[in-house]
Amino acid sequence: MASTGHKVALQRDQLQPGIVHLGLGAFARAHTAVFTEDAMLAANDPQWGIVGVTQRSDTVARQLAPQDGLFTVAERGEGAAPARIVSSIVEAISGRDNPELVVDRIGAAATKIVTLTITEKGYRFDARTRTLDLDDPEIQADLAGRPPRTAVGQITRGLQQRARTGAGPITVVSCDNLPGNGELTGTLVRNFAEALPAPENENLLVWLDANTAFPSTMVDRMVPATTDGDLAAVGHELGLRDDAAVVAEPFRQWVIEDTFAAGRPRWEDAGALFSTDVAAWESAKLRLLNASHSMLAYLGLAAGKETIADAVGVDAFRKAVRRMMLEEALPSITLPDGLDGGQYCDEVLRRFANPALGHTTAKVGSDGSQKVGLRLLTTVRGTLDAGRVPKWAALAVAAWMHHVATTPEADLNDPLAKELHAALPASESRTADTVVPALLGFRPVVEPALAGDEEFRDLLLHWYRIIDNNKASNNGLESLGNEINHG
Ligand SMILES: NC(=O)c1ccc[n+]([C@@H]2O[C@H](COP(=O)([O-])OP(=O)(O)OC[C@H]3O[C@@H](n4cnc5c(N)ncnc54)[C@H](O)[C@@H]3O)[C@@H](O)[C@H]2O)c1
Ligand SMILES: O=P(O)(O)OC[C@@H](O)[C@@H](O)[C@H](O)[C@H](O)CO
Repeated sequence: MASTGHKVALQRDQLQPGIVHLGLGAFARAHTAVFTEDAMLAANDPQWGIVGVTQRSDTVARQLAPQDGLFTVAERGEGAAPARIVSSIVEAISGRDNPELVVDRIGAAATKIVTLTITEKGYRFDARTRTLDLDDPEIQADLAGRPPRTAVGQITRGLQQRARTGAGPITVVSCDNLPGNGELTGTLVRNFAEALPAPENENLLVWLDANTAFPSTMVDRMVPATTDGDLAAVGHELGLRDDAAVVAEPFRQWVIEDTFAAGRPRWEDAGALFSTDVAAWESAKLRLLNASHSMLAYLGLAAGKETIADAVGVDAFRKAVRRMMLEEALPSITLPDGLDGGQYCDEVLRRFANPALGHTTAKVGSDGSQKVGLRLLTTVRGTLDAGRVPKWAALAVAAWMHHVATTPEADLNDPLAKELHAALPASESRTADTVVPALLGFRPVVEPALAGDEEFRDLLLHWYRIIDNNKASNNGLESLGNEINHG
Protein backbone atom coordinates (compact mmCIF):
# COMPACT_ATOMS: atom_id res chain seq x y z
CA MET A 1 0.00 0.00 0.00
CA ALA A 2 2.85 2.34 0.82
CA SER A 3 4.06 1.86 -2.72
CA THR A 4 0.70 3.06 -4.04
CA GLY A 5 1.50 6.56 -2.83
CA HIS A 6 -0.92 6.48 0.10
CA LYS A 7 0.46 8.04 3.25
CA VAL A 8 1.51 5.68 6.05
CA ALA A 9 1.66 7.41 9.44
CA LEU A 10 4.41 5.50 11.24
CA GLN A 11 8.03 5.14 10.22
CA ARG A 12 7.82 1.44 9.57
CA ASP A 13 11.53 0.70 9.56
CA GLN A 14 11.78 1.95 13.15
CA LEU A 15 8.94 -0.10 14.62
CA GLN A 16 9.83 -2.80 17.14
CA PRO A 17 7.54 -5.74 17.93
CA GLY A 18 6.45 -4.91 21.49
CA ILE A 19 2.90 -6.35 21.43
CA VAL A 20 1.59 -9.77 20.40
CA HIS A 21 -2.13 -9.65 19.64
CA LEU A 22 -4.10 -12.92 19.68
CA GLY A 23 -7.32 -12.91 17.63
CA LEU A 24 -6.69 -10.66 14.67
CA GLY A 25 -10.36 -10.21 13.79
CA ALA A 26 -12.19 -7.10 12.66
CA PHE A 27 -12.33 -5.55 16.13
CA ALA A 28 -8.60 -5.71 16.84
CA ARG A 29 -7.84 -3.95 13.58
CA ALA A 30 -10.38 -1.17 14.16
CA HIS A 31 -9.66 -0.66 17.86
CA THR A 32 -6.41 -1.97 19.37
CA ALA A 33 -4.32 -1.32 16.25
CA VAL A 34 -5.74 2.19 15.87
CA PHE A 35 -5.23 3.19 19.53
CA THR A 36 -1.71 1.77 19.40
CA GLU A 37 -0.80 3.58 16.20
CA ASP A 38 -2.10 6.87 17.59
CA ALA A 39 -0.21 6.33 20.87
CA MET A 40 3.07 5.58 19.08
CA LEU A 41 2.63 8.65 16.91
CA ALA A 42 1.73 10.99 19.76
CA ALA A 43 4.60 9.87 22.00
CA ASN A 44 7.08 9.23 19.20
CA ASP A 45 7.63 5.81 20.77
CA PRO A 46 8.10 3.08 18.14
CA GLN A 47 8.54 0.11 20.48
CA TRP A 48 4.92 -1.04 20.33
CA GLY A 49 4.59 -2.56 16.88
CA ILE A 50 1.98 -5.34 16.85
CA VAL A 51 2.56 -8.98 15.90
CA GLY A 52 -0.98 -10.06 15.01
CA VAL A 53 -1.99 -13.70 15.36
CA THR A 54 -5.07 -15.18 13.72
CA GLN A 55 -6.51 -18.05 15.71
CA ARG A 56 -8.90 -20.36 13.92
CA SER A 57 -8.24 -19.56 10.29
CA ASP A 58 -5.36 -18.04 8.39
CA THR A 59 -7.50 -15.62 6.37
CA VAL A 60 -6.48 -12.30 7.92
CA ALA A 61 -2.81 -13.31 8.05
CA ARG A 62 -2.99 -14.18 4.34
CA GLN A 63 -4.74 -10.90 3.55
CA LEU A 64 -2.23 -8.79 5.47
CA ALA A 65 0.97 -10.51 4.30
CA PRO A 66 1.11 -9.04 0.78
CA GLN A 67 0.19 -5.63 2.23
CA ASP A 68 3.08 -5.57 4.74
CA GLY A 69 0.51 -5.59 7.54
CA LEU A 70 -1.11 -2.35 6.35
CA PHE A 71 -4.88 -2.10 6.18
CA THR A 72 -7.67 0.47 6.01
CA VAL A 73 -10.16 1.49 8.67
CA ALA A 74 -13.19 3.13 7.09
CA GLU A 75 -15.53 4.90 9.48
CA ARG A 76 -19.24 4.77 8.68
CA GLY A 77 -21.98 7.10 9.91
CA GLU A 78 -22.33 10.65 11.20
CA GLY A 79 -19.00 12.29 11.96
CA ALA A 80 -17.01 9.67 10.00
CA ALA A 81 -13.39 10.61 9.35
CA PRO A 82 -11.85 9.87 5.95
CA ALA A 83 -10.60 6.31 5.47
CA ARG A 84 -7.19 5.83 7.09
CA ILE A 85 -4.41 3.34 6.54
CA VAL A 86 -3.24 1.83 9.82
CA SER A 87 0.44 0.93 10.07
CA SER A 88 0.94 -0.49 13.58
CA ILE A 89 0.91 -4.19 12.61
CA VAL A 90 4.45 -5.33 11.85
CA GLU A 91 3.80 -9.03 11.32
CA ALA A 92 0.74 -11.24 10.85
CA ILE A 93 0.95 -14.93 11.77
CA SER A 94 -1.53 -17.75 11.36
CA GLY A 95 -1.61 -19.26 14.85
CA ARG A 96 -3.39 -22.31 13.47
CA ASP A 97 -0.50 -23.08 11.14
CA ASN A 98 2.45 -21.77 13.18
CA PRO A 99 1.73 -22.36 16.87
CA GLU A 100 5.43 -22.65 17.75
CA LEU A 101 6.09 -19.26 16.21
CA VAL A 102 3.33 -17.76 18.37
CA VAL A 103 4.98 -19.17 21.49
CA ASP A 104 8.33 -17.77 20.32
CA ARG A 105 6.88 -14.32 19.75
CA ILE A 106 5.25 -14.26 23.19
CA GLY A 107 8.52 -15.54 24.64
CA ALA A 108 10.67 -12.91 22.89
CA ALA A 109 12.38 -10.33 25.09
CA ALA A 110 11.09 -7.46 22.90
CA THR A 111 7.50 -8.45 23.65
CA LYS A 112 6.16 -6.58 26.68
CA ILE A 113 2.42 -7.00 26.18
CA VAL A 114 0.00 -9.65 24.87
CA THR A 115 -3.43 -8.34 23.93
CA LEU A 116 -6.43 -10.56 23.15
CA THR A 117 -9.71 -10.37 21.23
CA ILE A 118 -10.54 -14.04 20.87
CA THR A 119 -14.31 -13.91 21.57
CA GLU A 120 -15.92 -15.15 24.78
CA LYS A 121 -15.73 -18.80 23.74
CA GLY A 122 -12.00 -18.55 23.07
CA TYR A 123 -11.31 -18.49 26.83
CA ARG A 124 -12.62 -22.05 27.29
CA PHE A 125 -13.74 -21.46 30.84
CA ASP A 126 -16.54 -22.70 33.05
CA ALA A 127 -18.83 -19.68 33.46
CA ARG A 128 -20.04 -20.86 36.88
CA THR A 129 -16.62 -21.22 38.48
CA ARG A 130 -14.67 -18.83 36.21
CA THR A 131 -11.91 -21.43 35.95
CA LEU A 132 -10.33 -23.15 32.95
CA ASP A 133 -12.38 -25.99 31.48
CA LEU A 134 -9.89 -28.79 32.00
CA ASP A 135 -12.27 -31.23 30.30
CA ASP A 136 -12.01 -29.29 27.05
CA PRO A 137 -10.21 -31.64 24.61
CA GLU A 138 -8.23 -28.77 23.06
CA ILE A 139 -6.98 -27.65 26.48
CA GLN A 140 -6.10 -31.25 27.31
CA ALA A 141 -4.16 -31.59 24.06
CA ASP A 142 -2.26 -28.36 24.77
CA LEU A 143 -1.49 -29.55 28.29
CA ALA A 144 -0.19 -32.82 26.89
CA GLY A 145 2.50 -30.89 25.09
CA ARG A 146 1.51 -30.41 21.43
CA PRO A 147 2.34 -27.00 19.89
CA PRO A 148 -0.49 -25.08 21.58
CA ARG A 149 -3.63 -24.18 19.65
CA THR A 150 -5.73 -22.59 22.37
CA ALA A 151 -5.11 -18.98 23.36
CA VAL A 152 -4.56 -19.87 27.02
CA GLY A 153 -2.17 -22.64 25.97
CA GLN A 154 -0.23 -20.29 23.68
CA ILE A 155 0.06 -17.60 26.34
CA THR A 156 1.14 -20.00 29.09
CA ARG A 157 3.67 -21.78 26.88
CA GLY A 158 5.04 -18.37 25.86
CA LEU A 159 5.33 -17.33 29.51
CA GLN A 160 7.02 -20.65 30.26
CA GLN A 161 9.60 -19.79 27.59
CA ARG A 162 10.13 -16.34 29.14
CA ALA A 163 10.64 -17.90 32.57
CA ARG A 164 13.17 -20.31 31.07
CA THR A 165 15.12 -17.72 29.07
CA GLY A 166 14.91 -14.77 31.44
CA ALA A 167 13.03 -12.67 28.86
CA GLY A 168 11.52 -10.54 31.61
CA PRO A 169 8.08 -9.51 32.82
CA ILE A 170 5.04 -9.11 30.61
CA THR A 171 1.44 -7.88 30.73
CA VAL A 172 -1.55 -9.76 29.30
CA VAL A 173 -4.47 -7.50 28.35
CA SER A 174 -7.83 -9.06 27.53
CA CYS A 175 -10.00 -6.86 25.32
CA ASP A 176 -13.01 -9.16 25.14
CA ASN A 177 -16.52 -8.37 26.35
CA LEU A 178 -16.22 -10.24 29.63
CA PRO A 179 -16.56 -8.91 33.18
CA GLY A 180 -13.26 -8.88 35.05
CA ASN A 181 -11.52 -9.95 31.85
CA GLY A 182 -8.03 -9.34 33.29
CA GLU A 183 -8.54 -11.26 36.50
CA LEU A 184 -10.27 -14.05 34.51
CA THR A 185 -7.38 -14.34 32.03
CA GLY A 186 -4.87 -14.42 34.89
CA THR A 187 -6.84 -17.21 36.57
CA LEU A 188 -7.04 -19.28 33.38
CA VAL A 189 -3.31 -18.96 32.71
CA ARG A 190 -2.61 -20.01 36.28
CA ASN A 191 -5.05 -22.92 36.00
CA PHE A 192 -3.23 -24.09 32.87
CA ALA A 193 0.15 -23.78 34.60
CA GLU A 194 -1.12 -25.63 37.67
CA ALA A 195 -2.39 -28.48 35.49
CA LEU A 196 1.05 -29.04 33.95
CA PRO A 197 3.08 -31.90 35.42
CA ALA A 198 4.98 -30.93 38.60
CA PRO A 199 8.48 -30.60 37.15
CA GLU A 200 7.13 -28.20 34.53
CA ASN A 201 5.04 -25.99 36.74
CA GLU A 202 6.95 -25.41 39.97
CA ASN A 203 9.21 -22.60 38.80
CA LEU A 204 6.57 -21.33 36.44
CA LEU A 205 4.02 -20.64 39.18
CA VAL A 206 6.55 -18.63 41.18
CA TRP A 207 7.66 -16.81 38.01
CA LEU A 208 4.05 -15.95 37.12
CA ASP A 209 3.48 -14.30 40.49
CA ALA A 210 6.52 -12.07 40.13
CA ASN A 211 6.53 -11.28 36.42
CA THR A 212 3.02 -10.93 35.04
CA ALA A 213 0.13 -8.48 35.21
CA PHE A 214 -3.40 -8.97 33.93
CA PRO A 215 -5.18 -5.59 33.89
CA SER A 216 -8.89 -5.54 33.08
CA THR A 217 -10.19 -3.37 30.27
CA MET A 218 -13.47 -2.22 28.81
CA VAL A 219 -13.43 -1.82 25.04
CA ASP A 220 -16.11 -0.23 22.90
CA ARG A 221 -16.45 0.27 19.18
CA MET A 222 -19.02 -1.37 16.94
CA VAL A 223 -17.14 -3.20 14.23
CA PRO A 224 -19.21 -5.44 11.95
CA ALA A 225 -17.81 -8.22 9.79
CA THR A 226 -16.46 -6.71 6.57
CA THR A 227 -18.58 -7.45 3.49
CA ASP A 228 -17.67 -7.57 -0.21
CA GLY A 229 -19.64 -4.35 -0.54
CA ASP A 230 -17.43 -2.71 2.12
CA LEU A 231 -14.29 -3.81 0.27
CA ALA A 232 -15.64 -2.44 -2.99
CA ALA A 233 -16.52 0.88 -1.32
CA VAL A 234 -13.08 1.16 0.31
CA GLY A 235 -11.48 0.31 -3.04
CA HIS A 236 -13.47 3.11 -4.60
CA GLU A 237 -12.54 5.60 -1.86
CA LEU A 238 -8.82 4.81 -1.89
CA GLY A 239 -8.31 3.74 -5.45
CA LEU A 240 -6.81 0.43 -4.37
CA ARG A 241 -7.90 -3.02 -3.35
CA ASP A 242 -7.49 -3.79 0.38
CA ASP A 243 -8.69 -7.27 1.31
CA ALA A 244 -7.99 -6.65 5.01
CA ALA A 245 -10.01 -3.42 5.29
CA VAL A 246 -12.48 -3.03 8.15
CA VAL A 247 -15.40 -0.68 8.68
CA ALA A 248 -16.38 0.75 12.06
CA GLU A 249 -18.53 3.40 13.68
CA PRO A 250 -16.72 6.69 14.45
CA PHE A 251 -17.08 6.19 18.23
CA ARG A 252 -14.30 4.38 20.09
CA GLN A 253 -13.56 3.97 23.78
CA TRP A 254 -11.05 2.06 25.89
CA VAL A 255 -10.91 2.05 29.69
CA ILE A 256 -7.87 0.29 31.12
CA GLU A 257 -6.64 -0.63 34.57
CA ASP A 258 -3.11 0.79 34.90
CA THR A 259 -1.27 -2.27 36.19
CA PHE A 260 1.44 -3.08 33.67
CA ALA A 261 4.48 -5.23 34.41
CA ALA A 262 6.87 -3.98 31.72
CA GLY A 263 5.74 -0.61 30.40
CA ARG A 264 3.04 0.24 27.91
CA PRO A 265 2.19 2.57 25.05
CA ARG A 266 0.85 5.98 26.05
CA TRP A 267 -2.64 4.90 25.03
CA GLU A 268 -4.02 7.85 27.00
CA ASP A 269 -2.53 10.09 24.29
CA ALA A 270 -4.79 8.24 21.85
CA GLY A 271 -7.89 8.84 23.96
CA ALA A 272 -7.90 5.81 26.28
CA LEU A 273 -8.90 6.32 29.91
CA PHE A 274 -6.84 4.75 32.68
CA SER A 275 -9.11 3.98 35.62
CA THR A 276 -9.21 2.10 38.89
CA ASP A 277 -12.89 1.41 38.26
CA VAL A 278 -12.83 -0.73 35.11
CA ALA A 279 -15.27 -3.24 36.63
CA ALA A 280 -17.98 -0.58 36.82
CA TRP A 281 -17.28 0.57 33.24
CA GLU A 282 -17.41 -3.03 32.02
CA SER A 283 -20.65 -3.87 33.78
CA ALA A 284 -22.28 -0.66 32.49
CA LYS A 285 -21.23 -1.57 28.97
CA LEU A 286 -22.18 -5.25 29.15
CA ARG A 287 -25.51 -4.74 30.92
CA LEU A 288 -26.62 -1.68 28.94
CA LEU A 289 -24.99 -1.69 25.50
CA ASN A 290 -24.23 -5.37 24.93
CA ALA A 291 -27.46 -6.56 26.58
CA SER A 292 -29.50 -4.24 24.35
CA HIS A 293 -27.48 -5.33 21.35
CA SER A 294 -28.31 -8.99 22.03
CA MET A 295 -31.96 -8.13 22.71
CA LEU A 296 -32.28 -6.28 19.39
CA ALA A 297 -30.46 -9.10 17.61
CA TYR A 298 -32.91 -11.79 18.79
CA LEU A 299 -36.04 -9.63 18.38
CA GLY A 300 -34.74 -8.60 14.98
CA LEU A 301 -34.06 -12.19 13.95
CA ALA A 302 -37.61 -13.17 14.97
CA ALA A 303 -38.98 -10.31 12.88
CA GLY A 304 -36.80 -10.89 9.82
CA LYS A 305 -34.66 -7.78 10.36
CA GLU A 306 -31.21 -8.07 8.89
CA THR A 307 -29.36 -5.36 10.77
CA ILE A 308 -29.31 -3.83 14.24
CA ALA A 309 -30.21 -0.49 12.67
CA ASP A 310 -33.32 -2.10 11.12
CA ALA A 311 -34.27 -3.69 14.45
CA VAL A 312 -33.84 -0.52 16.52
CA GLY A 313 -35.95 1.25 13.88
CA VAL A 314 -38.97 -0.80 15.03
CA ASP A 315 -40.72 1.45 17.48
CA ALA A 316 -41.83 -1.34 19.81
CA PHE A 317 -38.38 -2.91 19.94
CA ARG A 318 -36.66 0.40 20.66
CA LYS A 319 -39.12 1.09 23.49
CA ALA A 320 -38.69 -2.39 24.98
CA VAL A 321 -34.89 -2.12 24.89
CA ARG A 322 -35.02 1.32 26.44
CA ARG A 323 -37.21 0.06 29.26
CA MET A 324 -34.94 -2.94 29.85
CA MET A 325 -32.01 -0.54 30.24
CA LEU A 326 -33.72 2.15 32.32
CA GLU A 327 -36.07 0.07 34.50
CA GLU A 328 -34.07 -3.13 35.00
CA ALA A 329 -30.37 -2.91 34.10
CA LEU A 330 -29.57 0.56 35.42
CA PRO A 331 -31.09 0.00 38.88
CA SER A 332 -29.11 -3.22 39.27
CA ILE A 333 -25.62 -1.88 38.50
CA THR A 334 -23.30 0.70 40.04
CA LEU A 335 -22.15 3.22 37.46
CA PRO A 336 -18.59 4.49 37.35
CA ASP A 337 -18.07 8.06 38.55
CA GLY A 338 -18.87 10.56 35.85
CA LEU A 339 -21.11 8.32 33.74
CA ASP A 340 -24.68 9.54 33.34
CA GLY A 341 -26.82 6.42 32.90
CA GLY A 342 -29.70 8.07 31.06
CA GLN A 343 -27.40 9.81 28.61
CA TYR A 344 -25.44 6.60 28.09
CA CYS A 345 -28.64 4.72 27.14
CA ASP A 346 -29.69 7.47 24.70
CA GLU A 347 -26.24 7.40 23.15
CA VAL A 348 -26.33 3.60 22.79
CA LEU A 349 -29.67 3.74 20.97
CA ARG A 350 -28.36 6.51 18.74
CA ARG A 351 -25.27 4.46 17.87
CA PHE A 352 -27.37 1.36 17.13
CA ALA A 353 -29.42 3.39 14.66
CA ASN A 354 -26.35 4.16 12.51
CA PRO A 355 -27.76 3.16 9.11
CA ALA A 356 -24.36 3.00 7.43
CA LEU A 357 -22.80 0.37 9.70
CA GLY A 358 -24.58 -2.78 8.54
CA HIS A 359 -24.04 -4.64 11.81
CA THR A 360 -26.09 -7.79 11.25
CA THR A 361 -28.49 -9.30 13.76
CA ALA A 362 -26.99 -12.70 12.85
CA LYS A 363 -23.47 -11.65 13.88
CA VAL A 364 -24.51 -9.90 17.10
CA GLY A 365 -26.84 -12.83 17.90
CA SER A 366 -24.08 -15.41 17.43
CA ASP A 367 -22.68 -17.36 20.41
CA GLY A 368 -25.75 -16.63 22.54
CA SER A 369 -24.84 -19.37 25.04
CA GLN A 370 -21.69 -17.38 25.86
CA LYS A 371 -23.42 -14.00 26.16
CA VAL A 372 -27.00 -14.29 27.46
CA GLY A 373 -25.90 -15.13 31.00
CA LEU A 374 -23.47 -12.22 31.31
CA ARG A 375 -25.57 -9.63 29.53
CA LEU A 376 -29.16 -10.48 30.47
CA LEU A 377 -29.54 -13.12 33.18
CA THR A 378 -27.47 -10.90 35.47
CA THR A 379 -30.14 -8.24 35.12
CA VAL A 380 -32.95 -10.77 35.56
CA ARG A 381 -31.29 -11.91 38.81
CA GLY A 382 -30.65 -8.35 40.04
CA THR A 383 -34.21 -7.27 39.29
CA LEU A 384 -35.76 -10.28 41.01
CA ASP A 385 -33.49 -9.79 44.03
CA ALA A 386 -34.73 -6.21 44.30
CA GLY A 387 -38.31 -7.51 44.41
CA ARG A 388 -39.19 -6.20 40.96
CA VAL A 389 -40.34 -7.87 37.74
CA PRO A 390 -37.66 -8.45 35.05
CA LYS A 391 -40.19 -8.13 32.30
CA TRP A 392 -38.03 -6.67 29.54
CA ALA A 393 -34.91 -8.70 30.19
CA ALA A 394 -37.18 -11.77 30.10
CA LEU A 395 -38.41 -10.68 26.65
CA ALA A 396 -34.80 -10.70 25.46
CA VAL A 397 -34.12 -14.13 26.95
CA ALA A 398 -37.34 -15.52 25.44
CA ALA A 399 -36.30 -14.13 22.04
CA TRP A 400 -32.92 -15.90 22.41
CA MET A 401 -34.72 -19.16 23.31
CA HIS A 402 -36.93 -18.75 20.28
CA HIS A 403 -33.90 -18.19 18.07
CA VAL A 404 -32.24 -21.36 19.40
CA ALA A 405 -35.39 -23.46 19.01
CA THR A 406 -36.25 -22.27 15.51
CA THR A 407 -32.76 -22.37 14.01
CA PRO A 408 -31.59 -25.77 12.73
CA GLU A 409 -28.58 -27.02 14.65
CA ALA A 410 -26.33 -26.77 11.60
CA ASP A 411 -27.24 -23.10 11.17
CA LEU A 412 -27.02 -22.09 14.83
CA ASN A 413 -23.82 -20.09 15.20
CA ASP A 414 -22.97 -21.08 18.75
CA PRO A 415 -20.17 -23.23 20.18
CA LEU A 416 -22.82 -25.14 22.16
CA ALA A 417 -25.24 -25.59 19.23
CA LYS A 418 -25.10 -29.37 19.52
CA GLU A 419 -25.69 -29.38 23.28
CA LEU A 420 -28.48 -26.79 23.05
CA HIS A 421 -30.28 -28.85 20.44
CA ALA A 422 -29.77 -32.02 22.43
CA ALA A 423 -31.59 -30.30 25.32
CA LEU A 424 -34.59 -29.41 23.14
CA PRO A 425 -37.57 -31.62 22.27
CA ALA A 426 -38.02 -32.80 18.67
CA SER A 427 -38.58 -29.87 16.31
CA GLU A 428 -42.28 -30.69 15.67
CA SER A 429 -43.07 -30.43 19.38
CA ARG A 430 -41.29 -27.17 20.12
CA THR A 431 -43.73 -24.84 21.82
CA ALA A 432 -43.37 -22.37 24.68
CA ASP A 433 -44.36 -25.14 27.10
CA THR A 434 -41.59 -27.47 25.97
CA VAL A 435 -38.79 -25.09 24.92
CA VAL A 436 -38.80 -22.76 27.91
CA PRO A 437 -38.37 -25.50 30.55
CA ALA A 438 -35.81 -27.29 28.37
CA LEU A 439 -33.61 -24.22 27.98
CA LEU A 440 -34.13 -23.12 31.58
CA GLY A 441 -32.63 -26.48 32.44
CA PHE A 442 -29.57 -25.85 30.27
CA ARG A 443 -26.95 -25.57 33.03
CA PRO A 444 -24.08 -23.99 31.08
CA VAL A 445 -26.32 -20.91 30.71
CA VAL A 446 -28.94 -20.84 33.49
CA GLU A 447 -28.14 -21.38 37.16
CA PRO A 448 -30.55 -23.67 39.06
CA ALA A 449 -31.96 -20.96 41.35
CA LEU A 450 -32.96 -18.81 38.38
CA ALA A 451 -34.28 -21.80 36.45
CA GLY A 452 -36.57 -22.56 39.39
CA ASP A 453 -37.97 -19.03 39.71
CA GLU A 454 -41.64 -19.25 38.81
CA GLU A 455 -42.10 -15.59 38.07
CA PHE A 456 -39.25 -15.65 35.59
CA ARG A 457 -40.50 -18.85 33.97
CA ASP A 458 -44.00 -17.36 33.55
CA LEU A 459 -42.57 -14.25 31.93
CA LEU A 460 -40.58 -16.39 29.52
CA LEU A 461 -43.65 -18.45 28.63
CA HIS A 462 -45.67 -15.28 28.07
CA TRP A 463 -43.12 -13.69 25.76
CA TYR A 464 -42.20 -16.91 23.97
CA ARG A 465 -45.85 -17.50 23.04
CA ILE A 466 -46.18 -13.97 21.70
CA ILE A 467 -43.03 -14.23 19.60
CA ASP A 468 -43.98 -17.69 18.36
CA ASN A 469 -47.59 -16.79 17.50
CA ASN A 470 -46.39 -13.72 15.73
CA LYS A 471 -43.97 -15.70 13.62
CA ALA A 472 -46.42 -18.53 12.93
CA SER A 473 -49.20 -16.18 11.83
CA ASN A 474 -46.72 -14.41 9.60
CA ASN A 475 -48.40 -11.10 10.33
CA GLY A 476 -45.21 -9.12 10.35
CA LEU A 477 -44.57 -7.17 13.47
CA GLU A 478 -48.03 -6.03 14.19
CA SER A 479 -49.06 -8.33 17.02
CA LEU A 480 -45.60 -8.44 18.57
CA GLY A 481 -45.39 -4.66 18.49
CA ASN A 482 -48.87 -4.30 19.97
CA GLU A 483 -48.16 -6.79 22.71
CA ILE A 484 -44.89 -5.10 23.57
CA ASN A 485 -46.49 -1.67 23.56
CA HIS A 486 -49.33 -2.83 25.79
CA GLY A 487 -47.25 -5.32 27.77
N1 LIG B 1 -16.76 -6.38 16.82
C1 LIG B 1 -17.10 -5.59 17.80
O1 LIG B 1 -17.96 -4.72 17.62
C2 LIG B 1 -16.46 -5.72 19.16
C3 LIG B 1 -16.55 -4.65 20.06
C4 LIG B 1 -16.03 -4.78 21.34
C5 LIG B 1 -15.38 -5.94 21.70
N2 LIG B 1 -15.27 -6.94 20.81
C6 LIG B 1 -14.58 -8.16 21.27
O2 LIG B 1 -13.76 -8.69 20.25
C7 LIG B 1 -14.14 -10.03 19.99
C8 LIG B 1 -13.86 -10.36 18.55
O3 LIG B 1 -14.68 -9.56 17.72
P1 LIG B 1 -14.34 -9.40 16.19
O4 LIG B 1 -15.29 -8.41 15.63
O5 LIG B 1 -12.91 -9.19 15.98
O6 LIG B 1 -14.75 -10.84 15.64
P2 LIG B 1 -14.14 -11.60 14.39
O7 LIG B 1 -15.11 -12.68 14.10
O8 LIG B 1 -13.76 -10.65 13.32
O9 LIG B 1 -12.80 -12.22 14.97
C9 LIG B 1 -12.83 -13.12 16.02
C10 LIG B 1 -11.42 -13.49 16.38
O10 LIG B 1 -11.47 -14.41 17.47
C11 LIG B 1 -10.84 -15.61 17.10
N3 LIG B 1 -11.55 -16.75 17.68
C12 LIG B 1 -12.80 -17.16 17.42
N4 LIG B 1 -13.08 -18.28 18.11
C13 LIG B 1 -11.98 -18.56 18.82
C14 LIG B 1 -11.63 -19.62 19.70
N5 LIG B 1 -12.50 -20.59 19.99
N6 LIG B 1 -10.39 -19.61 20.26
C15 LIG B 1 -9.52 -18.62 19.95
N7 LIG B 1 -9.79 -17.61 19.11
C16 LIG B 1 -11.00 -17.59 18.55
C17 LIG B 1 -10.90 -15.66 15.59
O11 LIG B 1 -9.88 -16.47 15.07
C18 LIG B 1 -10.71 -14.19 15.25
O12 LIG B 1 -9.35 -13.84 15.23
C19 LIG B 1 -15.59 -10.10 20.41
O13 LIG B 1 -16.03 -11.40 20.71
C20 LIG B 1 -15.61 -9.20 21.62
O14 LIG B 1 -15.22 -9.91 22.78
C21 LIG B 1 -15.78 -6.87 19.55
O1 LIG C 1 -18.49 -8.98 19.89
P1 LIG C 1 -19.40 -9.88 20.69
O2 LIG C 1 -19.72 -11.10 19.91
O3 LIG C 1 -18.94 -10.08 22.08
O4 LIG C 1 -20.78 -9.08 20.84
C1 LIG C 1 -21.47 -8.55 19.73
C2 LIG C 1 -21.70 -7.06 19.94
O5 LIG C 1 -22.62 -6.87 20.99
C3 LIG C 1 -20.42 -6.34 20.27
O6 LIG C 1 -19.39 -6.68 19.40
C4 LIG C 1 -20.59 -4.81 20.24
O7 LIG C 1 -20.65 -4.37 18.93
C5 LIG C 1 -19.42 -4.18 20.91
O8 LIG C 1 -19.21 -4.72 22.17
C6 LIG C 1 -19.50 -2.67 20.94
O9 LIG C 1 -18.37 -2.21 21.58
